[in-house]
Amino acid sequence: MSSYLIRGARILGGEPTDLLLQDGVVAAVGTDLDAAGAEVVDAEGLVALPGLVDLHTHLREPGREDAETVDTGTRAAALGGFTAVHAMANTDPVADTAGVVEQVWRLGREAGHCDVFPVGAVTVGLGGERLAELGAMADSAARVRVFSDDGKCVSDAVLMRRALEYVKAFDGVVAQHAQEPRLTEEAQMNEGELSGRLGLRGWPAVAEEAIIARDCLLAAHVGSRLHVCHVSTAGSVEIVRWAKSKGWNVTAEACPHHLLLTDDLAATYDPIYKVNPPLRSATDVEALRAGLADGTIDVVATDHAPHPHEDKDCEWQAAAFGMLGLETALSVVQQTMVDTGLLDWAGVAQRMSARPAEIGRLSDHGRPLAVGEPANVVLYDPAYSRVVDPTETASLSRNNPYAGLTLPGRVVATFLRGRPTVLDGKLS
Ligand SMILES: NC(=O)N[C@@H](CC(=O)O)C(=O)O
Ligand SMILES: [Zn+2]
Ligand SMILES: [Zn+2]
Repeated sequence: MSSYLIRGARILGGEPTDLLLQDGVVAAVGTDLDAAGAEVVDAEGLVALPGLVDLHTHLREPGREDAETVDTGTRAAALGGFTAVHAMANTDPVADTAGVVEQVWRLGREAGHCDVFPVGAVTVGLGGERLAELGAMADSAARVRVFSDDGKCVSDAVLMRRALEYVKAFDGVVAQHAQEPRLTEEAQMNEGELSGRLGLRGWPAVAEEAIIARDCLLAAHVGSRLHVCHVSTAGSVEIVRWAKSKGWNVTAEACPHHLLLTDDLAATYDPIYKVNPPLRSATDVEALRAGLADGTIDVVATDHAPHPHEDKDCEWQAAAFGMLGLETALSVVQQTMVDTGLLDWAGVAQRMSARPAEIGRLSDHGRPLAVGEPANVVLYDPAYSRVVDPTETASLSRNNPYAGLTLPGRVVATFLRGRPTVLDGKLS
């Protein structure tokens, strides 16, 4: 196995430093390291971060291999600087058994671009009626620790309570898609003055906030871990802040699109902007950024949700919810959080690598770039600037909401256990 000497990288945005990656680990960190047969990677001006970890990715396999496969989705992940992704359970068949999660986990290993950690469904078939075999998924080769019916809300309070109680046995976490179903029947976009004007059924903030508040109370009541998926409103940030102030074991994520885009884009009636939860107001965006900066929101998760063109190139009401996110996440975070002065690169590493790895209970990811640690590294050029071209992607889908926008930064290289999955901005 070849070794790599990364020359002059700014670890977490600090002073230029060399990193020697050998035998899957960081073998040395310092200045003027001896290359001694290693391949040299010139990283002048590049920021080095620990490999990114996504808590929320849709890989679509099994069942919707026309939208994405484990192979193509993890290629996109590597290009985005990720070394680990959690694959959501809303596949067909649903990942609600040890057999399916092991299949997804094995496909990830075979593809080799990025580690894949399957999320297990909370209920059988995402049906919201019976608990799935959580223990068997936890004990399987896939070692599932994150459970979610994402795409659907576990709206039954008794089932949610039981799931929270059950996962305690193996230190698992329930990741909730917080959407009160009765308040969001046929909902199409953020509820507000604009939804009325556009004639699109509104998705009110309270439908998200009411479930988050209930689940925080349930998690506290049974002493378990709750993770809140794709927080999208200012009120949700307030509720999570309150739960944390009580010392409850609640974590939360925000998605890049909710940090940048607003609901007025729905006025185009272009379904590229249709997502669940919906794009919200500028006030919500500001509250999410502030919550991410002060740690109320623990992590950025992509909610990468590929859809083939026939599910997106149709009228708004008929279109699928969801947007791509893996290849643009770091750039959107740079634009919204770093270039605005809200976070430094150490803060980004915390929210896109260390914290998500902790929440997923991954031991070999999200580690600092220090001697002896696994050599999972991303090299990123923050000075780069590009116009987003939706055809330039490893994903099988093209539902990129940033198409045509200028975004900063570029992933130059990604290393997974010392092996480059991306070099010179290309898959290797
Ligand atoms: N976010 C979305 O709009 N869609 C997701 C489901 C989900 O994350 O709820 C999908 O699977 O397409
Ligand atoms: Zn969801
Ligand atoms: Zn999702």
